Amino acid sequence: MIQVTCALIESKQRVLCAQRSAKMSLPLKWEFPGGKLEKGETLEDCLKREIKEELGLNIKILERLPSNTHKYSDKKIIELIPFRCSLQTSEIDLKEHSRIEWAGVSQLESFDWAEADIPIVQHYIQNFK
Ligand SMILES: Nc1nc2c([nH]c(=O)n2[C@@H]2O[C@H](COP(=O)(O)OP(=O)(O)OP(=O)(O)O)[C@@H](O)[C@H]2O)c(=O)[nH]1
Repeated sequence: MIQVTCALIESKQRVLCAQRSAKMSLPLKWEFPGGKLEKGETLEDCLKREIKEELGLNIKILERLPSNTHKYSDKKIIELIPFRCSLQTSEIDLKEHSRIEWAGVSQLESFDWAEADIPIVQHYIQNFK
């Protein structure tokens, strides 16, 4: 099982959503930015590193949310571990994703999410209205 951290970065009642590029796996699906845990790393260090690498942002981690384990059809099993976060810097530099959107809670369901993200989106909508 692959552990993957992801960030629900909040600012002004909106959440940052990122679209995977056409060249990535799960092309053009929407996700929360983050990535795979490396050996010897804490989940928090992993998330901060990935957000810096992918978006050029520094974040503050606020709270861990329930994780979701998902098996993709290629048999890859991931444990997606979400954290609510806030911004420490605000200048975004997209290094991997094709685009980002700052979505209000009511907009979140309209994105074409990566399958593993759907329960996380549902939980967020139910708890942070
Ligand atoms: N960062 C992130 N990854 C997600 C999310 N949902 C989801 O299924 N994933 C999957 O979790 C893995 C994260 O890997 P990564 O971001 O570090 O690296 P990657 O895209 O190169 O992975 P890959 O080698 O599987 O293509 C990918 O397989 C990705 O498809 C999400 O919300 N955020």
